[in-house]
Amino acid sequence: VSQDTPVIPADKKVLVVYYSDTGNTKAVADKIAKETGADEFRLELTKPYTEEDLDYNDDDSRVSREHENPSLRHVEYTGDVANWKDYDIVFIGYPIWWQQAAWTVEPFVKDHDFSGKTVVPFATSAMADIGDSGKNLAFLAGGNGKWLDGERFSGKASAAEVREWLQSLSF
Ligand SMILES: Cc1cc2nc3c(=O)[nH]c(=O)nc-3n(C[C@H](O)[C@H](O)[C@H](O)COP(=O)(O)O)c2cc1C
Repeated sequence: VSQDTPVIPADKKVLVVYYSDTGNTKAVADKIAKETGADEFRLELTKPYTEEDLDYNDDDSRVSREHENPSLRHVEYTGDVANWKDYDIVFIGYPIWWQQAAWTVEPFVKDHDFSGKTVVPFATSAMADIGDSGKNLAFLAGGNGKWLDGERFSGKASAAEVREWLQSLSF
């Protein structure tokens, strides 16, 4: 497919929402936004995870304890998407944590009405596939919205790889 083939119908308004600690998901989100002309919203937390917090090799780190005990998760994001209702297509991106979407995206998914929108999950991981992470978020969204099968990328995914994926989607 030619590089000039538009990946999104011209009349659709596109948003990329993502969460990223170490920049991998951000790198893919930026490529999606560039290819599609989307607006971006980065989920930032009131209590961000430090490098130490994210040490999953340490059973006592914040992320390990919260993984073990979901009641310890107190995730609050700052700000919000302006004009949410205007978007037709929403990409939602996250790192894979323990084979699932980082739980840091869950409050955003619960808080927003995806009715009438096409939703496209994407993830980055060290090696895990996207698995059922997108389906689980669709469930959290109360089944609202048309959730496409998602895609997993490495943090080093090229623009060409991202473009090829985008061109394979039907909105
Ligand atoms: C708490 C935690 C759990 C993770 N669990 C997995 C996993 O189960 N499988 C995997 O392939 N990668 C796992 N990773 C690696 C991340 O998915 C990967 O580094 C991701 O690209 C990070 O995205 P970010 O740079 O946008 O934060 C984990 C990373 C963290 C911090």
